Amino acid sequence: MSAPVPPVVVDGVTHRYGSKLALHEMTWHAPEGAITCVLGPNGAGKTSIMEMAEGLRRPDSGTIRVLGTDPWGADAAHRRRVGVMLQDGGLPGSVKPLRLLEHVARLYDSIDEIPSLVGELGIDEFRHTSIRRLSGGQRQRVALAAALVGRPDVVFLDEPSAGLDPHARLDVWDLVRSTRDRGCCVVVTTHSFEEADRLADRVIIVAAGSVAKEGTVAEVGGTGGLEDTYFSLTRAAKTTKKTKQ
Ligand SMILES: Nc1ncnc2c1ncn2[C@@H]1O[C@H](COP(=O)(O)OP(=O)(O)OP(=O)(O)O)[C@@H](O)[C@H]1O
Repeated sequence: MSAPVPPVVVDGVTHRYGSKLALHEMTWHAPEGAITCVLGPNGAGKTSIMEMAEGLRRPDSGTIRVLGTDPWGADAAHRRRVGVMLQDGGLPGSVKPLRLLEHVARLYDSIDEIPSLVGELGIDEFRHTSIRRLSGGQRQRVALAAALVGRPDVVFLDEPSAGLDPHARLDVWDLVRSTRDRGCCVVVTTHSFEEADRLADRVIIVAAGSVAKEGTVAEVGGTGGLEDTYFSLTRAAKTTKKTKQ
């Protein structure tokens, strides 16, 4: 029997912004029921590839398949199966968190999920404060809840715990794990080794628009650990890039 096709497959993706080569034949995949953490320095291409997998941007060449579909121009039925948490949240400032989440939940016919999401992420205490008056970390939690409404099959989370206090980070990690445990394919970008270490079933280190190394935390970290591997791979990529320029 052949292995199942992973829900997210990125194959040979190249992309330029003008003369800037942002992604160079990037290839990776993210399996079902697993957390895949994408690590890489600023400008490595993480947001670009996530936006392409979310259908917000089209690669110059190469293919991306999410749940077997090209996300660019995918229909509403596909989009309902994919949850997205953007880096800046993209939330409407004048709306109150509970109102927003109930609105999103009605689109998915899943209003029953809201009490547990609100409880697990500690949104209860600020549910009636307008989003523009929330702290960055509180907004982050609302954005995560919005991404998880509707129990998507795939979720893309861009730095989900950045700026959160230690308690909130644990809550977010618990929720991300329970999302994985119900079979969801979770893709997380992060700059935190601790986050990757604690969450990841698979790690992908990207550097200068390509995959430098991928595998389990143990495979990628080897004997020196994740942090050492990251620094040696990303330093090497920076040196190569400087030499090319
Ligand atoms: N809209 C754009 N126009 C021009 N260049 C862009 C654009 N978006 C990204 N880039 C460039 O493409 C490269 C990859 O950027 P990208 O945002 O994907 O990196 P990243 O790994 O997400 O970085 P960060 O960790 O800072 O979020 C960078 O050199 C960036 O300057």
